[in-house]
Amino acid sequence: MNYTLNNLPERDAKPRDKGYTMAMDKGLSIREVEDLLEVAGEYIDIVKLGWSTSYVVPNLKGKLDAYRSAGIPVYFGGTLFEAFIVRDQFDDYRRVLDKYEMTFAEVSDGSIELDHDQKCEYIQKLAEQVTVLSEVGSKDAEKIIPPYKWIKLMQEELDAGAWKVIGEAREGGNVGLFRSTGEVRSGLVEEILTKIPFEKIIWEAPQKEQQVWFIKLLGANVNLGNIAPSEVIPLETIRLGLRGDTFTHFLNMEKPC
Ligand SMILES: O=C(O)[C@H](CS(=O)(=O)O)OP(=O)(O)O
Repeated sequence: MNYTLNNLPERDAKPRDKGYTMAMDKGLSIREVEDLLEVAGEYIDIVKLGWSTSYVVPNLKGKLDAYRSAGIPVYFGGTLFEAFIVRDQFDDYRRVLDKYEMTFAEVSDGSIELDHDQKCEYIQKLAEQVTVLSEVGSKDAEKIIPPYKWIKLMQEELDAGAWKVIGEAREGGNVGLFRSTGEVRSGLVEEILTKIPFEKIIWEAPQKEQQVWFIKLLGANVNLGNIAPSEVIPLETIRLGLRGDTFTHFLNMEKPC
């Protein structure tokens, strides 16, 4: 930090187990990655190469090396896992993870129908190879999953070996955890939290209002994902109560008139 400010909310330091900022890279160039790391590397815990962009981007290895040199782990989007599964290429997917020396992988079923026992089996198998993040929720806005089922799915995936579970929202933040308007399904989130420890969940929350909502509910050390690279520093200030949105929340006082 550049100077001292007293009475900031407690913020766990990296490497941390909660308070994760998962940034989504959807095709940055290596030069852009280097610039991002220079300004915001300190605040990024993990990077997702969104959906199947890793199939298309040039010099994937160089990009992974850039993140690794900053000590930031990277994983491929869940859609890529699904693209392999739907083509019956699970072993090929495992080989890709090996080839690129991936240490994390996402298992999701947001775009495909996958029997849940089968999904848990994939989690179990991949957990022997890498640290698994599993994602719960559909990318289909019409598919509303009731809270009890979110809890059941999340718990079973953690039991199968997922390190953390991700709550689906997509890049837009308008499905899964959120209504099509971007409004949080607050009842759903609160019900999930009655059963699943908050540090085990990464909430995809790409919109500022969504990040603010989670930070007000769960504090500075809530795990948030699908953060656009340009929003990593703004998010850190919101976590610290240094932007208007959470300023009084953390000071526990009214705004001076
Ligand atoms: O579901 C996600 O968070 C992302 C981004 S989007 O849904 O394609 O907008 O997909 P993922 O495959 O998990 O990276």
